Amino acid sequence: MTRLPDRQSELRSQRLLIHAATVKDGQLASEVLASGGVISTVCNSVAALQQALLEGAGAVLTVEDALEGQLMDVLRAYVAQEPDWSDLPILVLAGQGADSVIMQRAVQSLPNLVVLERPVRTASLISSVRSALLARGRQYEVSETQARLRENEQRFKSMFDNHPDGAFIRDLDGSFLSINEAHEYLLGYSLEEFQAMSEERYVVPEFLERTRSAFDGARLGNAQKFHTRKIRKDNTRVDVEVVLFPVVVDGSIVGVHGVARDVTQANHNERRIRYLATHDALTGLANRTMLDDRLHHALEQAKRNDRQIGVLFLDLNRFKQINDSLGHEKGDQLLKIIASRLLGSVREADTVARLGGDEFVIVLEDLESSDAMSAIATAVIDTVEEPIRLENHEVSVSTSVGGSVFPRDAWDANSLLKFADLAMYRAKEQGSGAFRFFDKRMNQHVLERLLTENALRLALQNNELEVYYQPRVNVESEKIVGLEALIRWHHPGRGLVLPSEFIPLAEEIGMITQIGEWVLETACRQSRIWSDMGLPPTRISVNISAYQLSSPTFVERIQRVLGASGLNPCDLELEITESSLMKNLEVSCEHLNSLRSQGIFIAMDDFGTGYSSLAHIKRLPIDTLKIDQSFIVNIAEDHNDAAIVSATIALAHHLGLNVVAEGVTDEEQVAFLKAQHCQELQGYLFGKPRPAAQTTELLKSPKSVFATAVL
Ligand SMILES: Nc1nc2c(ncn2[C@@H]2O[C@@H]3COP(=O)(O)O[C@H]4[C@@H](O)[C@H](n5cnc6c(=O)[nH]c(N)nc65)O[C@@H]4COP(=O)(O)O[C@H]3[C@H]2O)c(=O)[nH]1
Repeated sequence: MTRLPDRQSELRSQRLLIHAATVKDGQLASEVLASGGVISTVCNSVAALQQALLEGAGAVLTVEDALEGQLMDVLRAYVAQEPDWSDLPILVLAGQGADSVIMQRAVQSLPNLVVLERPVRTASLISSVRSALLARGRQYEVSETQARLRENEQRFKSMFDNHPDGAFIRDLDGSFLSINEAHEYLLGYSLEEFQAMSEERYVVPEFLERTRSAFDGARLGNAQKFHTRKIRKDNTRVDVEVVLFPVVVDGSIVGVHGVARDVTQANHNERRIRYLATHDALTGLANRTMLDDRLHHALEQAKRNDRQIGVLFLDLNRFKQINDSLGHEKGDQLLKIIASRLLGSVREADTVARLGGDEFVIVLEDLESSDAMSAIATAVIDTVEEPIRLENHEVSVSTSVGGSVFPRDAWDANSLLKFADLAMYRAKEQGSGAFRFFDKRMNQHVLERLLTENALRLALQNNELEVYYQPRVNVESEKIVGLEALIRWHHPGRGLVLPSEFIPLAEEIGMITQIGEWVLETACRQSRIWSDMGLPPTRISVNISAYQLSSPTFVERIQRVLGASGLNPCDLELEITESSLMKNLEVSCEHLNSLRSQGIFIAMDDFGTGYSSLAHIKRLPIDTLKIDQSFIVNIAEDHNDAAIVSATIALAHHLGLNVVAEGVTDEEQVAFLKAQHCQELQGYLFGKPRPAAQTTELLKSPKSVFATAVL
């Protein structure tokens, strides 16, 4: 690159260097020239001149007759050193030697050599020196401008060539004048190929018009930035962001400069992000965000066009078990299959969304009628229930579906979803495979539940709970041998509330452990009071829910309560339902075995209503089997029930278990059960559940409960 003269050398370029054969000649020449305003430096030796030249000179004046030897070498070497230095004016103030051969040779080898033959008039000398300095100054400016231009050109070229994006220059007709390497790489075409083809070849047709109008805009002086899609030489597509701006020379637009950046990956990433923000990553269905969006949009349209919208809410029954037993991978596979089946059972305009887990929502746009919605719900239930193959396993799941309709049920998206969800829960109560439309009473039900929930949270601290006791009698001795503790709630507004109305809720809201423990404490304390009163010994039975049973601290809690009451472990019986026991069989058995080993009795409650595997019974840690009242109620008329009861009693005896028949209400039942050698009976015939004080009276009474019952 050309070395640019700096400001210092620029100033020095105005300097005249004088070299003379004698100091006196030099001095004299300098003074003469100074009188004409020419600044000069006198060099008294060739070496001094050589040094001064390197520092920059506008011209050299030598006062020499003969320009030869060392001086000539120095001057020749100097002018040959840099292109710019070749035009250094050298003036020779010569005497007789002006016409000498030596001087002529010098003139030939130094093109800018001017010989002034003495005597020279002062004015003429000054004028010659000045014009030499002036010429040199002009020369200097020109070369400097050229150097700057060259540098700018190189800067531009360097930027153009090295730009990481594809850069190009086109003339006003659109012909390519230049492209950089990145552009060649971007589309695969060389400059010559570009010059030989039309835009249609390398711009995707849908983007042609936009590309052309952007070029026209830039040609008119307006910079453009736009996205387009181009066709590579290998026919693949590339998304590019193009910036176009006019090339302006001397105030006129002479072409268009462009930079094209590959944004294919960035576009792909953006699309992916947008997709993930609105779709469920596992199934590809709409996610909650998209569902909300679609539902809002559908509602707006339906309101404008006076149309109906249906919302179906569903989840999968048994999904959790499959997920737990076969693993998450298979669970995911199953969800994907269900998702595609759901998509297959609705129209394209409808939306199927997964809300997470196994919950799905379907929005049916332009719903014709409720009947149409029922038909779709039924189709959904059927398609979900079809067997599913997961590698080596064939599984089946079922679903319950709830539905709400705009405008009948609600006008906003949230309520429609909430109501469909609510309806789904009610459908579940009907069993799997059911569909229910939302109706307003469901809302009432939810409200009531909420009120009950709040009230239940306060019931314990407000002393609204009470334990009632129901006698259990021995068939042989006709005596009360046990009492079942049954909870009651004295609701401030609703009066006496039965456990079936609040125990499931207490389980749901996590209050059952607290309530269950309170019942256990109260019953144990009460039993101890009766025993201290000297009343006949009775075993107290307390119901234990599945949640209590599976708690890791269950055994400790029972021991703590028992210890605090001072009750003998063999005076306590815990009643567990079949289904509670089966929920977490391993842990439950472990807990019950531990309690049994300490003398506590275990009864299986409601036997016959759950899993009812008689074969199973022998492996369970129980002492007593309580036959559910639903079998007892028709025992006299229903041969089936009678057969089941006799078989159960026989088997229980065979296994050494005590048997209690629940819900005994009449003598016929007593006679039958007696004949089957059922040891214990419980039912309204012998006494309804009653408060502790009344139970005390019953225990004190010398009369047989049988006698009372028969009366
Ligand atoms: N129709 C009729 N019914 C009879 C007859 N004899 C007894 N019953 C009723 O049958 C239920 C027997 O209790 P369960 O099977 O353990 O069934 C209980 C038990 O599962 C649960 N429960 C009651 N108290 C508690 C408790 O403290 N904790 C837990 N976890 N559950 C409880 O609530 C269920 C219902 O309790 P209750 O309403 O007191 O209902 C009691 C009792 O009043 C009869 O001859 N005819």
